[in-house]
Amino acid sequence: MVERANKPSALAATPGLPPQAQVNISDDNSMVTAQLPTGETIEILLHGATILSWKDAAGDEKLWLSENAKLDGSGPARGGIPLVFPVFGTNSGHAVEKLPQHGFARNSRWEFLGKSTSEGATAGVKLDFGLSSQNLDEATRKLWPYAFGLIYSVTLDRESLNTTLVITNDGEVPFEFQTLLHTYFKVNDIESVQVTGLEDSPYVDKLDGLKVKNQSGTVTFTGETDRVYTPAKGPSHPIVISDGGKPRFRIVRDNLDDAVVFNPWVDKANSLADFTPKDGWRKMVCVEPGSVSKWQTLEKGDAFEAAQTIYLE
Ligand SMILES: O=P(O)(O)OC[C@H]1O[C@@H](O)[C@H](O)[C@@H](O)[C@@H]1O
Repeated sequence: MVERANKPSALAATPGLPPQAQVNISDDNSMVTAQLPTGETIEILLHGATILSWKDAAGDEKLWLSENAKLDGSGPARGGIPLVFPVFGTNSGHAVEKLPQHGFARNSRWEFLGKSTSEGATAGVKLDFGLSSQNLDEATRKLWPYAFGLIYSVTLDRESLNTTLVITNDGEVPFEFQTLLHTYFKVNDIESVQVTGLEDSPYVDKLDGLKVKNQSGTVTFTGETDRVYTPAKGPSHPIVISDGGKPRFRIVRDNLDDAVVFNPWVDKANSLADFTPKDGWRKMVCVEPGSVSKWQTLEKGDAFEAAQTIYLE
């Protein structure tokens, strides 16, 4: 056998693949999970494309999820990041009026469309999910008979989570919609939470006859809170959630003019059957980027794209 002078030193020396995120689909096909090489994880329920969990490399959970959240497709999950489309709340006298509260997107089975990963020290993962009018059951299609497509992309990296929604009008007639990313943040103690970035901004107080009020300083919590803010400084100005005096989350919006701030406090939490433990309101705050104070109109063939990025502080 002839020895080659410059044969490749050995296959064993072939550089291995750079570390990449691991993505798994649960055996029952209900959940997609991903883990970065650095340890951060995310879990997404295909029912609603609801992000249920987001943990940093130390395993510290960032999202609040009710202990008895419905995870079997029998209803929307209470907690995590449910996706609101095509109506926020309910709206009588509008084409969405027959739809359930917060629309059908959070209560429909989405398809997992695939993943893309970036490699190396800043390795991240993007997971894509889809829902279209064709995936809806007959009964829901009748309640809102428009042809639409939704692509929801969830990108996890070491320091942030981005959720981007692209909505297309695939039909022949225009439709109007509202949308919102109903993020439940996990906090240590709601009574020591402060939300900044909403100063000098108008808000609609859903607990006071929809009166329009003005936020003078930082938002703090001393009771049930349910407000639709339209932050004066626009979407790119961050909203920061601090807990016990320390900044925890910085939220930047893209093409989402509003931000709902919600905490159910004692009585409302008691009235919600899927909210446990009953004092769980102490451990959560919802800050929900959305486009809800106005209707967005989507003409035939048009697309609307919007996103939130949540940075860990
Ligand atoms: O109980 P649901 O349908 O998940 O809604 C929870 C809350 O969601 C918030 O976004 C609304 O502003 C509240 O009015 C509502 O109570």
